[in-house]
Amino acid sequence: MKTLVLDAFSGISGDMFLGAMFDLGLERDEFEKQLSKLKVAGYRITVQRTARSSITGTDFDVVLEGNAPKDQGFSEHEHHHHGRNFMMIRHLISKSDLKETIKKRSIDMFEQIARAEAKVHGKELADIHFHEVGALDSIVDIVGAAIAVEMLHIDRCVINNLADGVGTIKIAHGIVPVPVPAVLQMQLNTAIPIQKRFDVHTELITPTGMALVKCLGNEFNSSTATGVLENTGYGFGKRDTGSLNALRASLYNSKLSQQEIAKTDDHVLCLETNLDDATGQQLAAAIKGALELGAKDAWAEPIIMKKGRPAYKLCLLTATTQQELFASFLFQHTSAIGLRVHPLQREIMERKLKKVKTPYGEVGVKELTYHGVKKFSVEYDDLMKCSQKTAEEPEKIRLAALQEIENKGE
Ligand SMILES: O=C([S-])c1cc(C(=O)S)c[n+]([C@@H]2O[C@H](COP(=O)(O)O)[C@@H](O)[C@H]2O)c1
Ligand code: NI
Repeated sequence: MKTLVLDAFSGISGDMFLGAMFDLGLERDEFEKQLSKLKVAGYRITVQRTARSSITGTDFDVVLEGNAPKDQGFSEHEHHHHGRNFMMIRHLISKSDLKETIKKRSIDMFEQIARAEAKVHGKELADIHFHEVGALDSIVDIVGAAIAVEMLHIDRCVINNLADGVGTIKIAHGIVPVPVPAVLQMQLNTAIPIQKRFDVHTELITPTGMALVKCLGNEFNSSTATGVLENTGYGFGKRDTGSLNALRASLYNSKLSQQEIAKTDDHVLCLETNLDDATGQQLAAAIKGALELGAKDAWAEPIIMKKGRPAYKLCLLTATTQQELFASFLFQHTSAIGLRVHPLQREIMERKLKKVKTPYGEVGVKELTYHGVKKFSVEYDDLMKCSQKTAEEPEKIRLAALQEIENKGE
């Protein structure tokens, strides 16, 4: 499972988010190919690696053809009815060839902004229009963000230190307070924490940035992201804030962490709950879901409960920092209304991963060591793949891999 952690100490905008995603390694050609599925013209994107305050990061921008001004955003005024309203944009996205998950996420974000603008300006949703140019910029930022989340395989997003400036700024409406009205409107009825940066007298969170926060953020000010930190990146903002104006993004992979283990004593939690009304299908789905979320192990044990009911005890092994994450998971995905938490100490073998070439193909091998004990375990899935390709018995391929390791004297 991949968790994106956003350090939003200098706020967030559409450009900052996409800059950070490109800095994390988002592949530009594929991104543009996906974006072209919308079939809208009149823009190009720029993606530039650059340095600010001696920190390298990425500047992302949408350049509109014909030098049209970009700062117009939504309009509530009648004379802007030549622009696109939310329904038109929803239609544009729905009829495209983009993946359903990208379409849904993009439309959710547009709806957040449109509803907030409608409320702020006291208008109906249908009367909130984008100027032609503002629409293009927002479409690229918002649909682009949804494409980036999909392309980077992000499953979960933690947002830390979300901050906005103070004071007032001048926008198309005139002088407005920071957070700008649409941002504050989107915060309404949520527990999303926004810190005030009293040292910054301008806007740090734009309406597009806040829509991203609402639609992507699963947790706030949380240290539950675990796993291998695969990459970090910085997306720069356009405003001069007097300090580093960047959104930092970090990508954690919890699957990888279970493969390589470099110590033999380990503290974990066991979360368990007794279920007398779960079907085999529901239990299997809960076990699969917990493993995908990054549980170290998950299983079910048959038990006899009170009133002589045959039932199952569902058990999850998790990192000690993940009690709340997996408790929420169990309450959401099973009928459990309570669970037990046991701190456990484990003895585990150190694991190192290797790739070994055999006459039947390459297989992954775990080298396992523990205080002078050493053994090897060949990845079963790799054995099956090689077996299918060569019609050789998996056991013969396993022995060939072990022989190869012995030949190399490892
Ligand atoms: O154009 C409109 S209606 C508009 C409304 C608001 C409100 O908060 S209401 C804010 N803005 C400003 O436009 C720029 C662009 O924002 P994006 O989210 O499109 O990047 C930004 O400065 C907003 O504060 C415009
Ligand atoms: Ni507005």
